[in-house]
Amino acid sequence: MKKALTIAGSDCGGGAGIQADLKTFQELEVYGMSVITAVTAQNTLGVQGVFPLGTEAVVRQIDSIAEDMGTDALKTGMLFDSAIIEAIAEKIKEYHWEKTVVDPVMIAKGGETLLQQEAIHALKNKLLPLAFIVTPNIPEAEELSGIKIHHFPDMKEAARIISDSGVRYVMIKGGHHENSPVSRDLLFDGRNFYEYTAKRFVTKNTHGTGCTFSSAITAELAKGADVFDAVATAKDFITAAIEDGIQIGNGHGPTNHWAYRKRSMVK
Ligand SMILES: Nc1ncnc2c1ncn2[C@@H]1O[C@H](COP(=O)(O)OP(=O)(O)OP(=O)(O)O)[C@@H](O)[C@H]1O
Ligand SMILES: Cc1ncc(CO)c(N)n1
Repeated sequence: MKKALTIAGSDCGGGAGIQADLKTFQELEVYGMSVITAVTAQNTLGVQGVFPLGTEAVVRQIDSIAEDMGTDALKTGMLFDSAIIEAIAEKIKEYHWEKTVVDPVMIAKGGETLLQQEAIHALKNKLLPLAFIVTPNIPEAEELSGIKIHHFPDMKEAARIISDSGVRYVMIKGGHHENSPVSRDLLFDGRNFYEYTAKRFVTKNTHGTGCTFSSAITAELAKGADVFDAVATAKDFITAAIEDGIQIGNGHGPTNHWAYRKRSMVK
């Protein structure tokens, strides 16, 4: 069985972070492993507390996995600060991990900080050069590129700039374009652009969409898919999960990780 690792924050509410990643790995039939960078107290209404674990805890978890089990692909999510990012970058180099998906989580939907401002430099300069693919949403792409994204052509310009950091593929997610009838994502391979478009659903149950999408890419890469097939499957997975989103809690409910497999069983 192929293995996938997530290095991210815990969401006790189960919709985002480590919990979303492990659910996605399971649904896509890879063995899931996790390295926790921070524990968050969180629910569908927002983030009530952030408790980082510190670099030693992160490094020791990575070593435990690498020295025994290894992994076929990995993703990073919430990393909290530059010390944690630098420690992870060193480990990715030490273990020659090539299939690294970086989801550059910065701010939660409710506006709470999940990455310190001081860490953005390390993210760009230490982690992105080691990454296979980076998956920013529009505000994250603005932060990483330094330009404002108003329209689709701006996404292309931002992707070009982010690509200069050395990452192989840049995938900018269009989920934050709320007035559009479609959710249109853009992949850039350093030369050409590829669009992944699906119906946009009007729903408030979108907690953890980014985590779920990037962990689906990771699972597919672990199984040996190329980047284009991995992104296409991840897009189908997240679209189904949003369409069947779950009304749990009083705020932004989670997506439904079971929706994709349920549909393929019905077919
Ligand atoms: N309402 C929606 N309907 C359909 N697809 C959506 C919707 N919202 C987001 N998506 C898709 O979900 C995926 C994740 O995108 P999004 O921009 O929401 O990520 P994110 O902002 O990083 O998520 P998070 O809030 O979890 O950090 C993308 O493929 C995007 O196009
Ligand atoms: C732990 C964690 N990671 C990522 C996100 C972004 O959705 C979140 N809300 N919480």
